[in-house]
Amino acid sequence: MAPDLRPRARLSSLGHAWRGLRTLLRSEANARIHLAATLAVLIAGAALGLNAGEWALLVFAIALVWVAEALNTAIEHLANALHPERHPLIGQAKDIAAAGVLLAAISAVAIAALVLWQRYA
Ligand SMILES: Nc1ncnc2c1ncn2[C@@H]1O[C@H](COP(=O)(O)OP(=O)(O)OP(=O)(O)O)[C@@H](O)[C@H]1O
Repeated sequence: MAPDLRPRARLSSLGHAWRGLRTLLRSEANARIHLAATLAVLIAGAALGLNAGEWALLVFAIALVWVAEALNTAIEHLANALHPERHPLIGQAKDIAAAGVLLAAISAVAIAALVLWQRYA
């Protein structure tokens, strides 16, 4: 089937993404922690007067965590809907998805610490 390129279809697709973001923030405690960390880093960056390259690094680090959390939550919801009973492979899939969030968060903390500290010091 040909992709629907009409502006109304593209706008409705954006609406789905926005609804997903709201669901993520409403239902996931981790997403609220990411939101608090994101705001703290943005405020610190603004206070320290970062340059464009430094902002690009921070935006990349922040996006990495949000993307990992969104995919982790999507995998959890899919697994719960498709296979509500316990299964070792579902457990492993969820653990691996959670590991993705952890790796993204560790990288983001390292990037934020390096960028903010070298500007502050
Ligand atoms: N259906 C299942 N079968 C086997 N193990 C499961 C199953 N569901 C959850 N688990 C185990 O419990 C852990 C937590 O799963 P849950 O779906 O409660 O995610 P969560 O508490 O929202 O985790 P996260 O903090 O990573 O988002 C999983 O990482 C997995 O080890």
